[in-house]
Amino acid sequence: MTKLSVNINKIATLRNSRGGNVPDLLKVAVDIQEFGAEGITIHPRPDERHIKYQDAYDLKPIVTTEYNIEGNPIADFMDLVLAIKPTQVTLVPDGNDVLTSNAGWDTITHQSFLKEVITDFKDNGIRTSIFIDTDLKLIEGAAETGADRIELYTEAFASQYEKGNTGAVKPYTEAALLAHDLGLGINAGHDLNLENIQFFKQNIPNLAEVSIGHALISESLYLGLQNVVNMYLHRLQ
Ligand SMILES: CC(=O)[C@@H](O)[C@H](O)COP(=O)(O)O
Ligand SMILES: NCC(=O)COP(=O)(O)O
Repeated sequence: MTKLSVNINKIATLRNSRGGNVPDLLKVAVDIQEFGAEGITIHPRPDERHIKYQDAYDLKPIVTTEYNIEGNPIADFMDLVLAIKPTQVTLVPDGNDVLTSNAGWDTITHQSFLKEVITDFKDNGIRTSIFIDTDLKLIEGAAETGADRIELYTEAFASQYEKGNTGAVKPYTEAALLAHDLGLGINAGHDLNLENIQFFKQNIPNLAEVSIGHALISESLYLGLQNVVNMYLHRLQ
């Protein structure tokens, strides 16, 4: 079964644009879970452009499904996650100035750092996931770090699929097969949407979770949030 974790960053983007509390991030998170989503994902960035660090604390008591916090493990992020103890932390090698996440980890160059950080989170009962590309050497490196899971960075698949190149899923299938053989759980995310999700799911064995935000929130503007969540759940069956 593949769980749907809805990334609510863009709800916070809309809320912040007027400085008040509309839309109410916490209410949206409650509703998304009531609509059937199996998780809530946030990505508090150092500039707090959308999710603020306080949001991460405020969400903890109301996320009754799986709570996934994504980010670069800088000191402030480490402190935040260790204080909140979400279900899962997803490590993303983002620079402070990126428009959005644009790369996976080099799990070979940064192996000792990742091992240290992952040990810290695991010692605190937090499931760990590493945002990663499909390079098989990097998948092997991820297994060496002691991470529980990988999150396949799906931007390359999504952009090629949109151009009709269905073969772009092949590296992801191969990466998932290797990851499973190495004992890694398999998550995926970034630019997944209603058009590509079913094909992706059908080609990724043992896909445990997808985290989807930008497209899902945008699609909801036309189709309604409850309807879109259920469309994703249906396509993930
Ligand atoms: C790691 C990942 O793919 C998501 O967290 C994505 O980066 C969302 O971040 P933004 O909503 O800031 O684009
Ligand atoms: N980890 C991916 C995520 O949380 C959402 O990415 P996107 O759907 O906003 O591109």
